[in-house]
Amino acid sequence: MNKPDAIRPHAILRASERDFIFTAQPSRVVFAPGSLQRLPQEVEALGARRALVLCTPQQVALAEATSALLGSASAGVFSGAEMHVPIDSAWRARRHASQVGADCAVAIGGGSTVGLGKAIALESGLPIIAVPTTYAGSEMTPIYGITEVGVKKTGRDLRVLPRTVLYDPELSRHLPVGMSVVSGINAIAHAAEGLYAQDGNPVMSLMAEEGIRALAQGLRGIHRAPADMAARSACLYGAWLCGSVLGHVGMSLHHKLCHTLGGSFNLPHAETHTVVLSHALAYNASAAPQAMARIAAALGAPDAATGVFDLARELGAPTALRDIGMPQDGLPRVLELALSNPYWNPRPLEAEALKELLANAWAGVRPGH
Ligand SMILES: NC(=O)c1ccc[n+]([C@@H]2O[C@H](COP(=O)([O-])OP(=O)(O)OC[C@H]3O[C@@H](n4cnc5c(N)ncnc54)[C@H](O)[C@@H]3O)[C@@H](O)[C@H]2O)c1
Ligand SMILES: O=C(O)CCC(=O)CC(=O)O
Repeated sequence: MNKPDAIRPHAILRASERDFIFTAQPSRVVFAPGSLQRLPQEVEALGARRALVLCTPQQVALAEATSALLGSASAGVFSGAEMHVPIDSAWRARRHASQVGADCAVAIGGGSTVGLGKAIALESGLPIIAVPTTYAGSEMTPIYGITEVGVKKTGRDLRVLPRTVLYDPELSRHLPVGMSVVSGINAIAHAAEGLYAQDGNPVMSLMAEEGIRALAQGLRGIHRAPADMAARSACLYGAWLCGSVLGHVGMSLHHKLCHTLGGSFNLPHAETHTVVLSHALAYNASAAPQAMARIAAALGAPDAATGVFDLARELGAPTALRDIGMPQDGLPRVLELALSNPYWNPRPLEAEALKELLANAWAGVRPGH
């Protein structure tokens, strides 16, 4: 995942913070309340004639309304999006898209729906328009994840990068506070790891810091008043920034642990990120002190790891893997998988220290205690 490849030839060891190679990725972003109404023009602008609308079973009403908005340019609704994109859901969606003659996919929903669109695009090259309704940030990345026989595989491919993203803050107005908080912390994790990425650069670091700041403030605002549209807008803005960071630079230990926990134990994605992030930051703190200082400053906290833990606790989010369905006897398997095919990490992976990290995350221990 973190090896140099055709898309990311810029994974270099940097002699100084200021040395970098940056390849910007092409995507069009429309950010405004009510921007969903622009969808027919955006489909047309891609030269598409039959757009298949993707969603989860929980968001069929929104997808049907979106399909109606498209009128004769709609190829109907496919409502089979699932978390972690199980391979058979990808097969079903690919078959359906081909049967209805879709030449474009509109993914309206959270990261799972965008992920299903990516699984279709990976095989067919179908262009995706993403309309995010959570703060996960997947819409800005060329990263896909597909889960097969209990293992989540991730990869980067420009074919899966959504061509157009419509950020409409109105669509997250009713996203429950709990889901808002954990998906926002999932996005914060992208930025946090971007700040110590091997192939990071000064522009991505600015975006990462601003993204964390916008999300920390926005999430506190939503927690106080769930219909505060300024706070919703700040979170979506943060999601855009943090998703862009993830899309352009590499991931490390934190994302690897979350992909292992999600793919092999079917843990809820955003909640898993929320629990693990403070522990991954504590693990990496000594190896990336400048990144930690920037994360802490953006959170308005004295320390990055405890700052994330305290933010989650303040906002009522889970802080222990045992509370989100992780069996204690599965921890050795997580360790084995995380060590077997690791992502690059600023601190070398040490089995004993990682075992302790997982034990602390499972029990919900505040880092440093
Ligand atoms: N590839 C990437 O770059 C990337 C980045 C982040 C996340 N992801 C993927 O995204 C998935 C998690 O995404 P997520 O956290 O957005 O959750 P999700 O997409 O699984 O959504 C969770 C639930 O919330 C519902 N929902 C979404 N928006 C809603 C709204 N506004 N109001 C009410 N309900 C709403 C969904 O229908 C679903 O039932 C994971 O599968 C993860 O792997 C991928
Ligand atoms: O499941 C995927 O699509 C990969 C997820 C990813 O790389 C970012 C994340 O863990 O939030």
